[in-house]
Parts: sequence; C-alpha cells; structure tokens
Amino acid sequence: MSNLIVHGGRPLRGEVIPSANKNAVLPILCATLLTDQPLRLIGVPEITDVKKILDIFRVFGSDVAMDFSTGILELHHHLTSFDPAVHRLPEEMRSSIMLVPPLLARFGVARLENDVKGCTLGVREIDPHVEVFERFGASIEATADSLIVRTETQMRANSHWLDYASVTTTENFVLCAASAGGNSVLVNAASEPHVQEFCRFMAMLGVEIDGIGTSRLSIEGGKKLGGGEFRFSEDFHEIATFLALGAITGGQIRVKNTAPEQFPLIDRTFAKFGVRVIHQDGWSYTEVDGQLKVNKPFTPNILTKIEAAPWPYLPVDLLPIFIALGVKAEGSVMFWNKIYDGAMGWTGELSKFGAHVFLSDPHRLITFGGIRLSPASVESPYIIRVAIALFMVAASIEGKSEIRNALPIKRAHPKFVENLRSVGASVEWTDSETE
Ligand SMILES: CC(=O)N[C@H]1[C@@H](OP(=O)(O)OP(=O)(O)OC[C@H]2O[C@@H](n3ccc(=O)[nH]c3=O)[C@H](O)[C@@H]2O)O[C@H](CO)[C@@H](O)[C@@H]1O
Ligand SMILES: C=C(OP(=O)(O)O)C(=O)O
Repeated sequence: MSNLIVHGGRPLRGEVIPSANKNAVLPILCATLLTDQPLRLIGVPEITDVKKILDIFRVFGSDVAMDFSTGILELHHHLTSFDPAVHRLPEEMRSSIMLVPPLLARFGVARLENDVKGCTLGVREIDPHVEVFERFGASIEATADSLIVRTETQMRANSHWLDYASVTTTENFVLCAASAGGNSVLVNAASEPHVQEFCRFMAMLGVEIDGIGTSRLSIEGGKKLGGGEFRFSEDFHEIATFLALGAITGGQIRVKNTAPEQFPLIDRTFAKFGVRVIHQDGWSYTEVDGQLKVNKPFTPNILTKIEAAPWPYLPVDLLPIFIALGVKAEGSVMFWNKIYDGAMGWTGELSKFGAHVFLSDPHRLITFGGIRLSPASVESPYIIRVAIALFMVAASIEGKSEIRNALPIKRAHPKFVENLRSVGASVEWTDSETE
C-alpha cells in the first residue's frame, strides 16, 4: 500500500509543464504493433501502465529503447512473436484490450485476461469490443480466466453503429479497420481529444481516416503501414488538475496548454465555482475573487448542475476534481455522472474531512460546500482521479492528512509529487512501491 501524506493549507503557486495523456499514449503504444517499421515517440510519460506495455513488448521480442529522462521511445516490432499459451497481456489496465487487434493482424490470435478492468468505476463492458472483433470476422472462445480471439484470414471491412460512444471500443474499431481490406465506417464513435490524438497517430502510420473528431469515422484499411516520429500533446486532465489545485488552495498554478480550444466547457465548469480560467500565450491559469463560491442559476428552484458524458460533454474523468471544488465552494452543486454506475461510492470518504455530500443515486451526488473542513486519513478506491480529488481536498485544509492507497495516481501522472513540491506543496509518499 502506498499513501500520500500532505500538510495542507498552503496556497500552491508556480508553473507546471503537463505530461502526455495516458489515454492517448496507451492506445498509440498498442497501435505501434501494427507496423514492422521503426518508430520514435516523443513525450512518453513515466507511468505504470506505459511500463507494463513496454515490458510485454520486450517479452514479445520487440526492440524497446525507452529513455524516461528525455521521454523518447525508440520502438521496432520486427522480431516480435506471440504465444497465447505463454504470454499474458497486462492486467489491471483497460488498455490491454487494444493489443487484441494488432495481435490478430500479426498472429491471427490474441488472449485477453478477464481482469482488464482498469479503474473500479462500476461495470466496464467487454461485449462492445467482442462485437467489434466479431464484425471484423474474429471468433471468440471464453475460457475460465480469459477470452481467446482468433482470425483465420485477413479481417473483413465492415460498418458498425455503436450502442454508445465508447472510447476504447472506437479505438479498437479503428485498429481492426486499419488491417482489414477496404472501407470501414463507425457511427456513434467517441471523439475525445485522446481519441483524436490516437487517430492522428494512425494517419501518420498511413491509415486514411475521415471524420476525426466527429461521431462518424470512415477508415480505408489493408495497406502496409509505415513508421515515423510522433510527439504527444499535453494531457487536458493534468492541465485541469493543476489549475484546480491552484484554485482550491487559494493559490494560482500556471500550466502549459497549447490546445485551449479543448477547454470552453471545462472553463465554464470552473466558472460555476467562481473560478475564471485564463488562457494566454500557450499557458493557462486561474483567478478567484475571494473564496470559492457556487454561482446560482437564474432559473428558480434548481441546483447548479455539472453533467459528465462522452465528448463533447464534460469528460467523466474530470468529475472527481470538480467534486473536490464542490465540497470547498460555498453553495450546492449536483454532479451527474452519465457514464459509470459505480463511480460515486467513494464520496462517503469526504465526510471524514467533515464535508457534507449526499449521494442521491449511483449517478448523482449533491455537494453542500463551504463547511469548515478538518484534516483526515481517507482511503482511495482504485480510481486515479479519485485519489487526486481526495488529495485536492486534503491540500486545501490546514494540517496533516493522509490519502491511503493513492498509488493509482502513478498510472496516469508522472512526477505528481515532484510537480506538487515545485509549486509549494508539502507532500510525500509513504511505503512507496517501486513501480
Ligand atoms: C484507457 C481509456 O481510454 N480509458 C478511458 C475510457 O475507458 P473505456 O473505453 O473503458 O470507457 P467506455 O467509453 O467504454 O465507457 C465505460 C463504461 O461506461 C458505460 N457507458 C459509457 C458511455 C455511455 O454513453 N454509456 C455507458 O453506459 C459502459 O458501461 C462502458 O463499459 O473512457 C472512459 C470514459 O470516458 C474513461 O473514464 C477512461 O479513462
Ligand atoms: C479510468 C481511467 O483509466 P482506465 O480506463 O485505464 O482505468 C482514467 O484514466 O481515469
């Protein structure tokens, strides 16, 4: 178990350069397996999930030269091999599921362990993925602890309409379509910034994709793919996290942000707590007049509301960060998680700080903020952004708090503690594991 100890109550001030977005880096790493040409990736973050994928590439026999001090990865999958009887894809991370299409394209077989759930946010379905594999011509065998997926011939191009705009299912469709001969079309595709970044990488490999950033993707597949060099963009989650940390502690953190066009709805969500986000010259920072205070709607008898859903709605992974602002800001806010049915159970932990929140149902939570909070020892579930939200609340309260089981943060945010110290936080890991 790894815990974060924080001595809170200090306004955090300074500058942070955010890392790349885990949810762009991981599908892109999986996609690299589609080509036998050399690749150079720039800005690869030192996070647990990346290390797990690079380790499995080494086991497959690929050339992997990773220098985390520069963030440069040289990758060449020319002597790669895969044996479903021996090799196991990384567990406890959702992204393993995107190794399936490239393994099918190369070896005609993939084995997916049952434990590819990732963060414990409630049901995370495997069926939409299986449906995609089947549509491209794969057969599925369920064993006690895994799924074995096979293709006898080259995958068949097809058209598909998803039940809902799933991020990794969209990415899996594009991965399958890239190796299938002909034109494939996906309707109700996810369009998050990380999905767009992934599609741009696929285009660099030589896949023709129309509709990037929209809910309809058209992919010309079946061509031999090349190599090249790709530089990752900044992670909007990490940008929003450090902006929120500045605001909640009464300080101000400037965060590098070269894609402010992704932020209008995120900015308006900050504004609901009285936080102005300013984007200037490639950097973003926040301003608050006095204390955090919830803006009341003009419509009588309703609560200020924050809804998270597939892009272009507010990204669901940012919701815990805004819940942290909700317990600090004077006033009430209703948070509505339209995606996950089990992502709010942790909110009871907030009462250990003395916060008042009410879980209306599995999807909706009301915060009654502005109450005086006290330091506490709280337990994080296996959810990256919840460990961060609990940390945010702790950092805003004078005194020593502890976030137990905070290790999931290392799945997405390299140098989290180092970055925090650079902006004035008193924070340390205890019992830190080496991963
Ligand atoms: C590696 C990666 O990229 N992980 C992200 C990806 O996970 P992932 O791709 O697993 O998330 P999905 O978009 O598939 O959604 C997760 C689950 O939410 C439910 N669901 C989702 C959307 C919807 O409209 N209706 C619905 O019911 C389904 O049970 C689904 O299984 O997208 C999630 C939603 O943005 C993020 O939280 C994860 O960080
Ligand atoms: C839920 C997340 O990741 P994963 O899907 O990998 O569990 C996340 O990045 O917040």
